[in-house]
Amino acid sequence: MPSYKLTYFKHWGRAGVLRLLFAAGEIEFEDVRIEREQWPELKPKTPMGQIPILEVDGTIICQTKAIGRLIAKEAGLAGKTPLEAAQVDMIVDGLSDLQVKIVDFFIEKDEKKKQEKIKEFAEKTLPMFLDTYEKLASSSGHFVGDALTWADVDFFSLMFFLKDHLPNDPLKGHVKLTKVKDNVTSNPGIAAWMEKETSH
Ligand SMILES: N[C@@H](CCC(=O)N[C@@H](CS)C(=O)NCC(=O)O)C(=O)O
Repeated sequence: MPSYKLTYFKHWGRAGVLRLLFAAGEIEFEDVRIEREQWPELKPKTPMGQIPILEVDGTIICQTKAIGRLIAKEAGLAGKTPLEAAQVDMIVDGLSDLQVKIVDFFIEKDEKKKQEKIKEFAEKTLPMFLDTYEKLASSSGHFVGDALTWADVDFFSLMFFLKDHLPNDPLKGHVKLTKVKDNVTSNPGIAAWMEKETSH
């Protein structure tokens, strides 16, 4: 197994899913969480001037989805066939579309505009998205096949991140999506990781 060093800020953000994927695969990694003040010095040393980055035996890669796909393959969570892998990518890429909208309200500096954007997101954008994803999930609570994949983990990670920024639990009333969440959080590696992450 290669040696892995993941670098990101201290919060959940984009790296939350990557840490979960390592945990699900019970793959050892160095979990480097930097302070904001350390970023200007690190930025020029990264491939695209952004984090997360993953160092794999000395080679640095960036882009969250590329990193996620690599860990998912190592963890056996990338889909069992090329078609399943494409179905996983479909879910994961759809989540990227939602992330763009989250970033839009997240980085808004004007407080009034920020609240308006959050309201629009919580009342319109997210419910429409969740209705679509509810249809895509199976009744066993998986997006692809009948086993856990990183599509499920990526979905859970984004919902976990969102719950701190929205007035209500986003998954309320979505039976299949709640099952996806339960399947993710009952994975032994993830359960142990979440316990550690949320205990402080
Ligand atoms: N498409 C990239 C976006 C990465 C990104 O925007 N990272 C932010 C942190 S969440 C960053 O590096 N910001 C600092 C900067 O751009 O200087 C990915 O998915 O990894």
